[in-house]
Amino acid sequence: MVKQAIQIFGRVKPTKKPASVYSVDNEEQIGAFLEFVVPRDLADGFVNNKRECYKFRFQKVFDQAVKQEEIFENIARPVADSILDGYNGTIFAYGQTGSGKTFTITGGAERYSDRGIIPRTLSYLYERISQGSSMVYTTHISYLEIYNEIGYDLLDSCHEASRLEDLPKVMIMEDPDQNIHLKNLSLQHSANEEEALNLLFLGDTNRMIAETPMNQASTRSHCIFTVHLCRREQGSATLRRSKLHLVDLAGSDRVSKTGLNGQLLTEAKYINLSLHYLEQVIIALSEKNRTHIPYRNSMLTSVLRDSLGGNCMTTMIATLAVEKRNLDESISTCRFAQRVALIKNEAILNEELDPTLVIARLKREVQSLKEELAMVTGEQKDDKLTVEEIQKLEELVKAFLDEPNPDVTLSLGPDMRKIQHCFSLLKMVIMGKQGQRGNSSGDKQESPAATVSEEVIQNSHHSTAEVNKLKEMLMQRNNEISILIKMLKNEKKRAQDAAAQLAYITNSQSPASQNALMLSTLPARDGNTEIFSADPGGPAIRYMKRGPQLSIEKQEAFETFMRDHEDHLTIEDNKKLLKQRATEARRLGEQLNEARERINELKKQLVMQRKQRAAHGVLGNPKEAKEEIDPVEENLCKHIEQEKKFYKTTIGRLKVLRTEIEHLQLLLERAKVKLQKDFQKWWSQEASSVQESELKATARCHTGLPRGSMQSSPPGNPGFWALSTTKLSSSSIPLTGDQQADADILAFVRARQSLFSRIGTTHTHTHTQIHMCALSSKISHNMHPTLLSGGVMPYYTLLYSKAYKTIWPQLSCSDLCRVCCMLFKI
Ligand SMILES: Nc1ncnc2c1ncn2[C@@H]1O[C@H](COP(=O)(O)OP(=O)(O)OP(=O)(O)O)[C@@H](O)[C@H]1O
Repeated sequence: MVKQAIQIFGRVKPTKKPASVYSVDNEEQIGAFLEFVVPRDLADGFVNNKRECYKFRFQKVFDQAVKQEEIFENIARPVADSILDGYNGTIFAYGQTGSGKTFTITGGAERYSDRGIIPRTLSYLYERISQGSSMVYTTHISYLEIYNEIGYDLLDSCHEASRLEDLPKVMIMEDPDQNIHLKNLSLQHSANEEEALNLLFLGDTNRMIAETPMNQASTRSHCIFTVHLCRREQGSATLRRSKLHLVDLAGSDRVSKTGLNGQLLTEAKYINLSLHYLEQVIIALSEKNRTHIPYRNSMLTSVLRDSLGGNCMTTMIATLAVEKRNLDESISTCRFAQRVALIKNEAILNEELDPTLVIARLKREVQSLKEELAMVTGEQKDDKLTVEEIQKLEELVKAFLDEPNPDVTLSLGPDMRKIQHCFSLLKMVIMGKQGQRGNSSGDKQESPAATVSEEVIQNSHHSTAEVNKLKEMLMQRNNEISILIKMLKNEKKRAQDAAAQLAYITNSQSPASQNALMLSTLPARDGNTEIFSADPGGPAIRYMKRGPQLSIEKQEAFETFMRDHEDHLTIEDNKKLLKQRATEARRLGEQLNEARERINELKKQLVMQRKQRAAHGVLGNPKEAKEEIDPVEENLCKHIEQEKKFYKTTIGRLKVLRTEIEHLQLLLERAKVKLQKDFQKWWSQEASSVQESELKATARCHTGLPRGSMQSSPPGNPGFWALSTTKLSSSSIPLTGDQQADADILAFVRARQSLFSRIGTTHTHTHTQIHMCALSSKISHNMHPTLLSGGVMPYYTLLYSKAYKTIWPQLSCSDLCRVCCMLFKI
């Protein structure tokens, strides 16, 4: 049992401006001190006794510049080590909204180097698991989200979650021993790092998709990612089970500070309530002589029961934002951490017997008891002994007689047939001995064991010693050859695997998949339907592959939207990095192939050499041939070893590259989902605003407003008129000189022309004619409703406003709107 207080660490989030209100003093022996200096506010009055200095002690405080790698090494690696040994562990992040909890636990969504504790711990655990040769590990993953006191299973891939409520609800059950069980929370088996990461991304994607502007669940929910590990030593019946909870708590902001109302206030109350209950549990645990700990008050404390004061090694990370406006919250986070540090946990090794092995042992026992009973009651077996059983009995008798110790017994079990057979064997030995004595009374007296040995040998082998020797040698050579063939087969399989990996990586670089992978043609999420063409094969990706393609207009609009999105640069950077890594992987794959061929060639030579030596051995002096060291063979072995070493290092590097490539692909996938969500939001807003102005325009037309009111010329822009006339040619279009803007303008003009032709107008009409004709056809016959509902309008409006914003930056939004209305309310 390991008795240990909960470890507390502090992490300061980087600030834009240098912050002078705090200082960090990390000391090796006594821990670290974090000090806040809050100057007195003169507005609080002349007499002001408010404290100015607040000092808190942590195990270690990580200042702004500390990287994710260091956080993992200091906080998560020791916990991961104890998980592998069989202890439970928990790491939880606590702090106000935006202080870096998710960044610390899961990591940033943009760069590979920003990976947080979860992906790094998974990587470390699987690396260690693959190294432990005598241990067999099984890993399962679960991912739970608690929102407004209700638990949701984030790893559900069966339902399409467009709302959090679509995910399966998780219920808490308690058994008579007060153990907590989570009903409906799926435990997904993950055999390797790749599968575990896919599960993490599936959970995060479910979390993101279920989120709406009114339900920013990610900041207002608690998330618990759990790795369940089961370890068994080969051949042993004892199992060790351990759990690692990695917890991202909701923001700890006080309700009064948030100034919320309505639905958000309800949520804030729930968060405050569950964090309040967490605090109560912690206070109760830190007080001596408290018998009742109020775990059952909330779902969070029930789930984390073991982590708080129970059988677990627990670590807390207090995330701190040190801007002046956040100081109160940061100080209260530190106070919370100080109380947490008083809790003592008692972690024990969670050992149990493997039920399958126990059953097998009990079955054997039952069988032997049955046999014993049969002997006692006289119900004996009457079928004959098999050849194998007879052979085994002969060996037992021989060993019994050879043993010089007189106390040794012959253990045969309760089977009378076996006992009788052994007696007859012994009788034969004694009779044989007497006969020999009668034949040669002058001979030396032999031991009974020697007689049996002789008899056994004489009865079973009549061939000459030389034939035996040759047979033995032949068998030895056969064995050698079959071992070599096995080795060759293994190598071939490994090489095929490497080639398959390489082909996968190479394929993901093919133009088609690159397009899909690198988001170059990816309009996808359209209400409930999506299309994705990248196929890394993980559940997160499979989950998203469904639904038909979007309209061309919407696709084009998506591309334009994507170009200006805030994440565009990051996506481009990741694409570039992915390309570099894929090129490197390809190069390594080629090197691997070459190395494999060299190894195969060397092995062929080695086999030949050995065959030759074996043949020499048979013909010449076999003993000499065996003992003498062949320099050619030695040299070949040395070369093979060198090549194998190179092969192993290259494979190692390729494995690391593969992990990085998969992570980058998943980051791009996630960016893609986010882009689609943002685009969908913008698209619906745009469509409804266009519809609204359309209705207004129709109303104006019906009430007989003069057309001139819609055709007022934009301030001082003759170019506008060139565009709004129907005789359009690229020479009559004012271009900006900027390649992108000009392409947009021309695309817009082409689209507009096609729009005209779709509503049955020719380019020779005057503007008013087109206007009247289209307007009347749309209003009176309702001929082209798709122009509005199909989303053509928002796309053109977007192109138009983007293009003309470039030319006339001074043009206000309302001017642009009027221009758009005029052009499209035709
Ligand atoms: N140590 C850090 N280094 C760089 N960026 C950081 C760091 N910590 C946080 N950030 C950035 O700050 C922003 C907010 O962080 P994050 O989402 O992790 O906060 P949070 O505490 O989880 O908030 P919430 O309670 O809303 O979930 C993110 O954009 C994140 O990338």
